[in-house]
Amino acid sequence: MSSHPVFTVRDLELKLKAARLVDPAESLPTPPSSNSSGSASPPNATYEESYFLRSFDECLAIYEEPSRTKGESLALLSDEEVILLVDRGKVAPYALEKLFGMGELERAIRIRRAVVSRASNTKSLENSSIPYEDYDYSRVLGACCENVIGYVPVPLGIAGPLTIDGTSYPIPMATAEGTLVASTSRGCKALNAGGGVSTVLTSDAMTRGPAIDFPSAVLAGRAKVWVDSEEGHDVLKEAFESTSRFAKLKSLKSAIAGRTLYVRFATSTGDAMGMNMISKGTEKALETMKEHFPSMVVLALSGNYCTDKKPAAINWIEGRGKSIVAEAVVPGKVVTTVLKTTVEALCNLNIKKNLIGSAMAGSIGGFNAHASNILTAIFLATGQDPAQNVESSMCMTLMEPVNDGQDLLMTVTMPCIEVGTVGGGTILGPQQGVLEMLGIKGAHPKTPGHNSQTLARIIASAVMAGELSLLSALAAGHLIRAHMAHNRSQVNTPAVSVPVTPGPAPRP
Ligand SMILES: CC(C)(COP(=O)([O-])OP(=O)([O-])OC[C@H]1O[C@@H](n2cnc3c(N)ncnc32)[C@H](O)[C@@H]1OP(=O)([O-])[O-])[C@@H](O)C(=O)NCCC(=O)NCCSC(=O)C[C@@](C)(O)CC(=O)[O-]
Ligand SMILES: NC(=O)C1=CN([C@@H]2O[C@H](COP(=O)(O)OP(=O)(O)OC[C@H]3O[C@@H](n4cnc5c(N)ncnc54)[C@H](OP(=O)(O)O)[C@@H]3O)[C@@H](O)[C@H]2O)C=CC1
Repeated sequence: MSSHPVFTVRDLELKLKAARLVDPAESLPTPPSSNSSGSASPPNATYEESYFLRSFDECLAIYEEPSRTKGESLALLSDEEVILLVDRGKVAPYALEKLFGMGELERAIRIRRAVVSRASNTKSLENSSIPYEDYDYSRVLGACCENVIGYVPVPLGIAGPLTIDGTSYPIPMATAEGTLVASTSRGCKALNAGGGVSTVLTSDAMTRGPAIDFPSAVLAGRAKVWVDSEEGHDVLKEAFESTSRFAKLKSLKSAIAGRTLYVRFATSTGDAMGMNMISKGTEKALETMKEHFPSMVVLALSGNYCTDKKPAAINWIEGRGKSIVAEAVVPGKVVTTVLKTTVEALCNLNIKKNLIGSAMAGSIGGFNAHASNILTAIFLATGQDPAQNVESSMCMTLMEPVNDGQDLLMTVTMPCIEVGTVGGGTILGPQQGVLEMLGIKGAHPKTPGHNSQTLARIIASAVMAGELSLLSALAAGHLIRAHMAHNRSQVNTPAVSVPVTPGPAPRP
């Protein structure tokens, strides 16, 4: 039996409410016969004892017992007792998974949800519509996200299939924008009617561009000459490639601003999108370069000369990741029957909107209608880094009449599709399932890079389908009609949520 003073039920209820361990509006529920964590409740425990929290000092002593691992100690504490340790700063809330160990990941997340709920006056996450159960967190830990409280499901639709380079692919799209899948499907139908899409891969090179300071512009200039020389290239290449089985240095591009040198390392990265890989290789190459230029100072591994996750002309001009051109001919009859417009109207609109309109707006790489819509939906479905949609969506859509104006020749040129089929979010189960559906899960068994290149080809082709359908809807004046049908919910708008306010002061 515990030696703690025994409270009355009412005392205990007040104590727990004061400590925000139960909802102030609720009464104590019926006590369980034993605690689910196996702690604190002997078989013949009274009502009060079942709910009795050990004191902070007792919990700490259990937690810090040196003969046990932290995971073993935490298993002896109830959820509320762990929360007590978190509240008192003895356990970092973001470290719960690591401390609990692989077998208890869901418990760690359940406890974090309670901590987050109580630290802010938000509606309790414990009864929230944000799901957290039945998810494989072992793939998330140390790879995909920190401080996890659950996951946010996004609807996954299928457009197509679309015939790409002679193979028929379903087009997976994770999106909350109604009409997108319908529109892309219509585009696929029209493209298939003309025999499908052909693609060309013109380049495959991820880039990283560090910023390197020198004491003077003269010394920076000397280093630039060395980097641009055969000798410098060979030294940097050897160092770079020592860090990976798959990363191969393809080119170096250097530029100077004052006494700062920028070097853009361009690398093939096998089936990985490659940003971790190329950053690791670049760091090693710079270490070696410093042996030749001791006065250089690496200001940052990324000097924005890469350019990652930001709009930049260098990406549009030089390419980044996979550079793809996709091409198709759509018969005029299909333009009329499936797309409800004409070849002439489409070509005219494409020039006035995608080319002249974007030029008037001062666009860089935005010579398209909605490439980012299709690309981002496929990125989310296949576990890509969604922030890279910025440059990956750069696209020029071109249309011209062929066969005496009867048919439509269409191309999309996308120089920066940054995708992988290994690494990053591609290791998550559902995203892997989508890659598997496409036949490109993981590393290609014979030709590293083949799977990720196929994904880039699929994306460019699907973008073409989306471009074709939206431009047709705009030309025919059907845009808003479609969105009223597919993109305006009939479900009542939810009530205004309670604003987040600072939570109560930590418990004494
Ligand atoms: C990783 C840190 C924070 C470590 O940084 P650190 O200083 O070693 O961490 P620490 O152990 O001293 O902890 C300091 C605080 O960090 C937080 N913290 C620490 N660990 C965790 C954790 N596991 N989960 C949640 N929070 C954590 C936490 O707030 C903690 O305070 P505490 O609560 O302990 O008093 C640091 O090295 C960092 O911020 N690195 C930068 C990484 C980053 O921002 N990556 C973004 C992706 S890169 C990219 O996508 C774009 C790029 C790079 O290409 C763009 C470009 O071109 O520039
Ligand atoms: N660090 C940064 O600055 C940035 C990081 N990111 C993040 O980087 C992550 C992706 O990094 P990335 O480098 O793509 O992936 P990973 O860091 O997961 O690296 C890929 C790993 O897979 C191995 N591998 C096995 N088979 C293959 C194959 N066929 N082709 C390629 N690699 C293979 C590589 O081997 P080996 O060890 O031999 O190379 C490497 O260990 C994402 O989470 C992204 O969000 C995004 C932007 C910037």
